[in-house]
Amino acid sequence: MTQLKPILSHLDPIIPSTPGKFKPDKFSAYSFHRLRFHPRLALWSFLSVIFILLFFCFSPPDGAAAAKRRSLQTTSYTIRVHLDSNWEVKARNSARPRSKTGFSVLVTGAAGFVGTHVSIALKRRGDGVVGLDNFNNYYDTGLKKARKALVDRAGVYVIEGDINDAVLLRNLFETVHFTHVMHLAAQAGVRYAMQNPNSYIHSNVNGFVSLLEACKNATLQPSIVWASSSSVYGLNSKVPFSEKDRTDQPASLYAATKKAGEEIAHTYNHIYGLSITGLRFFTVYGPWGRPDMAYFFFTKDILKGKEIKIFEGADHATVARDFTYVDDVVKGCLAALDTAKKSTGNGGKKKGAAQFRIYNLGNTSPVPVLKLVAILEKLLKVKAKKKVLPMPRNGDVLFTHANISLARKELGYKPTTDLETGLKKFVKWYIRYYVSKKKSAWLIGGNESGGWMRNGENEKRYGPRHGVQIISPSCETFSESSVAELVSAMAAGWNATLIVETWCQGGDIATSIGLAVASHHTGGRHICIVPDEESRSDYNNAITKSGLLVQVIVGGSIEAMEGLDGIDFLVVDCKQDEYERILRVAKLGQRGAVLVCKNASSRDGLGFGWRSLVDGKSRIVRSVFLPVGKGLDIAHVGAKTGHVKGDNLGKNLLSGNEFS
Ligand SMILES: O=C(O)[C@H]1O[C@H](OP(=O)(O)OP(=O)(O)OC[C@H]2O[C@@H](n3ccc(=O)[nH]c3=O)[C@H](O)[C@@H]2O)[C@H](O)[C@@H](O)[C@H]1O
Repeated sequence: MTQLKPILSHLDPIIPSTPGKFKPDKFSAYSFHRLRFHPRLALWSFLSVIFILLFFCFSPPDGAAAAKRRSLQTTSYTIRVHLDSNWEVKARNSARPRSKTGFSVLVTGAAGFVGTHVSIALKRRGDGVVGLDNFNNYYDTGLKKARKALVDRAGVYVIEGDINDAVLLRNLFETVHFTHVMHLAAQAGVRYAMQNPNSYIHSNVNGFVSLLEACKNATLQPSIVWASSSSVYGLNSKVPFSEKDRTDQPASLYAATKKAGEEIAHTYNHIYGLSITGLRFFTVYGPWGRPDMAYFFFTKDILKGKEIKIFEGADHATVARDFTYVDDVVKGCLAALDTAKKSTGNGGKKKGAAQFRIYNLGNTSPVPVLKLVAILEKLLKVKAKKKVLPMPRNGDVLFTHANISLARKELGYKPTTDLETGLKKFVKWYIRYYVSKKKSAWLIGGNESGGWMRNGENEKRYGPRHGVQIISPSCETFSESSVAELVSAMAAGWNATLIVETWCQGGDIATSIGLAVASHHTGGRHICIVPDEESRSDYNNAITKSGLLVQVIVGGSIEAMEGLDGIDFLVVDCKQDEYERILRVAKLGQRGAVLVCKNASSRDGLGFGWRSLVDGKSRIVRSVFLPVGKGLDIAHVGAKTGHVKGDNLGKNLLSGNEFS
């Protein structure tokens, strides 16, 4: 295990760079100003300070308290940055190129969408790379960590740190001599700027300046390539957009901060001799993309059967984007690094004029958003529920279209991926990452002869005999499904956020553990409703060994459910005549969730009927698997051969690390 060493560094007092869902701090300049003019507030503040000082004076001087104190003392003006204890060695190793002519590149935003792809591409061709990323929660940090795992595997060391952290940057530049900086860390997204304007200033302006300061102060200044944006063209109506066109009419704060970045870059180039290249990216898309972008959340919502909003201009004008595939953009980034001249300055002193460039990196073929949706429908084989709306005044522009002649001439940039080809690759990745991976990564099941789990192509079996056969390797059909197996598979496919099981009148512990594991792996919650205290302790004993967090509620299934919210997935063990009531209480219909029911008679060894609420037809099945997007509302499921003794399967499931 790597040892973590906390480094306290002096940062902007308010927020980390690209703070994502950051809400403005109460202790802003404005409130501070107010504080000074309110004698009562000032008195309270003074008393609080005295109280805190007294508290520390009389606290026992143990290590934990001391650590706490350190962080308390620094909360307003510093943040903690965790670095591995031997981070310098790791950074130096990671930055070392394979050959003498290779580069040493610092990639900021290395766990971001483009940053991941660029870091891997650089490392693969033999350059040395160190990544920097603050892993903020603007969108799912799980996706950022998964990207980091990819980057790690490519041999790139990624530091968890912030571009606003001047001390960290200084240490980093003193530790490694970077020949180049690929600056991709930014607060992205056009529409989010209306919700959180400060985060754009903080990352795209302050953070950029902080990075340029570190570059300028370096003894051997690196050459800088950084991501500007097509959005700088703003309300420009001359098409295609050329680098010579005006960029003084930004339509969003995001665009304004990117434009500010271009001006700031010019200043650093002019005063300090930094070699700087700005790349105007045009709506970059592809595998490992950003969930806040339309193509990404359209895919998610189409698969979920959720309505998507498609914007149009005045008089039904088409909204279009010059969507650019990530691999093409990566080639442009690498070409910009390859053609960048050296900075001329040294330790903050300019020694001569340095290179300053700006290029469009687009695809040169704008595609209407409606066409994008049509391609997604075709690839996903699902019809989208579309709602066409007038474009809200939220920073969006009607169209973008890149003229790439300059990049073609000077960088040899030549995009080769059309939207359909690129989206095909994206959808393939999306299904693998969000749907199939989970579906096949862990499926658990069992019958009276034992239990099993399946992880990709590997299958582990437990128990003296193995009565379960898997018919399809894609796990779409099973011979003798237990409810645990079935629900686990379903939960994985549905990416459920909450799983509720009612376990009335002595349900099966194996089933419950199956559900708990399923919810754990889907990032969901598992709640077990048990009839009495004895059942609660039986259940707790079995489940605590797994280290899973499970909430156990004692009570009747219907009553217990009244207090629950956000149910994606429900398993009930109840009588048939209770279904409707339970459905009503759980309000499942509104969420398009699935209700799986079993009851005592499902253990009688016969096939069991289930009725689809969609087509109203009854069918007899022994086992079912309900894939994503089939719109099934009720599955009434029974297992042919009964259940494993909870203890056996439970022990097996809990014994190893298979589920980690
Ligand atoms: O080139 C850039 O510099 C920027 O590209 C990207 O911005 P955009 O081109 O606006 O992409 P994106 O949000 O995917 O919307 C795509 C289209 O869908 C339309 N759109 C959007 C949402 C919706 O609900 N409905 C809809 O029709 C919408 O009207 C638009 O026409 C990056 O996010 C940004 O960080 C920056 O890099």
